[in-house]
Amino acid sequence: MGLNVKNISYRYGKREIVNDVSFSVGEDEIITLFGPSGVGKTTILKMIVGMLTPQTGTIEFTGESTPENTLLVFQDYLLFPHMTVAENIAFGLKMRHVARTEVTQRVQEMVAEFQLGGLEKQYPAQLSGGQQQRVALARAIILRPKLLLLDEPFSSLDSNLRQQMYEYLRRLQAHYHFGVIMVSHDQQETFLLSTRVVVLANQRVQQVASPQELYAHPANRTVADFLGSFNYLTGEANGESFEVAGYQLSVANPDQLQGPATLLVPFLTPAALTTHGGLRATVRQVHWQPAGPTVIFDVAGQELKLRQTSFLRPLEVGEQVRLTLPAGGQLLPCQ
Ligand SMILES: Nc1ncnc2c1ncn2[C@@H]1O[C@H](COP(=O)(O)OP(=O)(O)OP(=O)(O)O)[C@@H](O)[C@H]1O
Repeated sequence: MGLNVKNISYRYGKREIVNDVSFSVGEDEIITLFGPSGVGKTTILKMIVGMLTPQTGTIEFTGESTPENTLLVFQDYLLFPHMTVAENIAFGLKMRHVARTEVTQRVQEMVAEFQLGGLEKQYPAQLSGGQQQRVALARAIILRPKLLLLDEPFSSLDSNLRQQMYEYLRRLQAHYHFGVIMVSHDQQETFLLSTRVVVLANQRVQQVASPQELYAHPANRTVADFLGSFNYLTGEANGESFEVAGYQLSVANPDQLQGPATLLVPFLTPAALTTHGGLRATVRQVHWQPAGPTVIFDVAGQELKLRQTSFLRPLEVGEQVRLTLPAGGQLLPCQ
């Protein structure tokens, strides 16, 4: 079951919005289309459900997935205001002329699954945002989709309710087996839920990778910038060796860069203090946080921000220290 999107493009009038986008979705995957506002994420979903036709490229449903069992749930739920919770959930089945006894039984299953017991006769306006969101998902899941498309489904919910919805989504997927394509511009949500992420920027797919791969090896500066979790230290590359401010460390250099290059140093890098050698740095700012301080260092005029580091002692502003950074960081071309 799944979907292959190959080289699709879309233009609104003369404005090119989606350009040569390809990705696939496999069984039980959660694929997130992740990118800044206006990059065409919703447009891609609309092409998949057939609301828009790509001007180039193909969208191929595979295995058990078909256009009929592919459902799009919009951000703003679109519940029918004049129907009760039970009627909203039953609506799709009724449209498909499913027998009344089966409708009743499947609605009950959904009410139990989404913990909506007692709310069956309420109207959408009488529900909280989280409850409305559950009804919207129940209304989709009752149709037993093989592909569920979710357009920023949780963006209007607060953090606790979001966590609850993530659990629902995972549980439902394990129970009913469907692929998910989700649109998000929330990095935490994307990393938490996705099996793979399609990073979109500048009308193009910049990278398709698991959250771990994305974080460990962002394909380019655009992806790294968008993840927003890295320092960029400029120095000199020589094979798998990199030198910055007189400090040498071994790095990953997939593009075999030579000379000026940028080392990606994640904010969460486990740097350590050392008394000999190391990277000379001056402490510029210290921000206390429950999980550990964020320290901003100056490294030969370059800023280095390290978060939740387990330095063995508190650092003082103005202090000069020597840091060791783990080997294997990734190099990117200088900008
Ligand atoms: N019907 C339309 N006619 C003309 N332009 C449109 C139309 N629909 C969307 N657009 C434009 O296409 C671009 C992409 O829109 P789309 O909704 O796909 O982006 P998105 O990545 O989902 O953004 P967001 O995260 O803000 O929802 C936007 O600049 C939008 O203004």
